[in-house]
Amino acid sequence: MLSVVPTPITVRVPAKVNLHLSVGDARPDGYHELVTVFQALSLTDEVTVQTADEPGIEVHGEGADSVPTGPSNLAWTAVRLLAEHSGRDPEEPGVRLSIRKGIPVAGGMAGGSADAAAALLALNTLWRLEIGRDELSDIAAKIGSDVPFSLQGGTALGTGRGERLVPVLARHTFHWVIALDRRGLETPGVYGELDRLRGDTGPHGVGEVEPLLEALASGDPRQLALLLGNDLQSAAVSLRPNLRRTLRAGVEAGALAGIVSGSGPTCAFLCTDNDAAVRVAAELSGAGVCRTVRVAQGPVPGARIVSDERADRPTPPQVHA
Ligand SMILES: C[C@@](CO)(OP(=O)(O)O)[C@H](O)COP(=O)(O)OP(=O)(O)OC[C@H]1O[C@@H](n2ccc(N)nc2=O)[C@H](O)[C@@H]1O
Ligand SMILES: Nc1ncnc2c1ncn2[C@@H]1O[C@H](COP(=O)(O)OP(=O)(O)O)[C@@H](O)[C@H]1O
Repeated sequence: MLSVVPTPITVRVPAKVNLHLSVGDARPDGYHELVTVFQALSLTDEVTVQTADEPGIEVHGEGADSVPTGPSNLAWTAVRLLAEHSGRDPEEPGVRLSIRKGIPVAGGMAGGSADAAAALLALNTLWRLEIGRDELSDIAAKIGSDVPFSLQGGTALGTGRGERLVPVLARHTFHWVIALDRRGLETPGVYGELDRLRGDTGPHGVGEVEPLLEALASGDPRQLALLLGNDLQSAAVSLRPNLRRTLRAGVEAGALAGIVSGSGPTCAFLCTDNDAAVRVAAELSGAGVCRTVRVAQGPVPGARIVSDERADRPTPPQVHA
């Protein structure tokens, strides 16, 4: 009898920026209680899954050298969890993954989480599991706090450790310039630095989220710019003091506001429109304060199946500093 090998499945998945990140106390499980607003941006990774006798992962694109290809790759955690969930042998899942990175590695833009979300969605299709979005999101949360948002995309309010999501209305498209630093920062270290900086004084930070939600609904980037806030920014800047210069340079170049993305070190600058973003990107890259600059828009959809063809993929706009 002839056995049919399923067609490879490719999923495109976005980066995120936290427009608001309010960090509460550390919980007994080591995680911090968050109130955050995520926005998915048009910097994307692509993950292709295919049936194979030899399991494994290959990683291509910028920063690929610093991404693990073994079991510590978050996309592989997704493979193992979904195999277990569907009664397969997690040690012999019979799949190969190919990851094409467009999201900066260890940049505070949830690149690893994005690949895990993409792997979940792709395998759900490859293995014909027909698991619904809600159940897939529960599995995603077991991999990491940011993984459910990578599945969902758009703009969303996150609570708990960031995994409990409610979609948020964001009118119009916002235009961003993304400044990548020369080296990444590890998330646990940045949370640890925030705890250290806070000492005994406890949480006090970016405040209430409601005004930002109103600005998103109004679609006015000037209003939104005034309300961007990230409690992890002081910790990221403390670990990487050069970020202060990057943040200043973006605003001097004409951005409405700049913010460290999540745990950093990537900085995200909100601009009035696309033309302004292109001008800010060019000026910022000339200022020599970062490794690379990109232009991005948000919100964009979460993980979605594109096709099995990789040809003719547009490259994201890039300006090298
Ligand atoms: C800071 C944020 C903001 O969105 O993103 P990144 O900047 O990493 O992209 C997230 O909270 C990162 O989420 P994620 O990267 O999925 O973290 P996880 O794998 O769940 O946790 C990694 C580690 O980060 C710390 N952590 C994470 C989430 C949270 N609410 N409190 C924490 O203290 C813990 O030390 C934990 O062990
Ligand atoms: N698929 C993946 N892509 C990128 N990094 C990954 C991946 N899987 C595991 N990692 C590890 O996770 C760390 C954090 O990477 P990433 O998710 O890109 O950043 P962040 O947590 O700052 O958003 C990296 O240092 C890398 O070693």
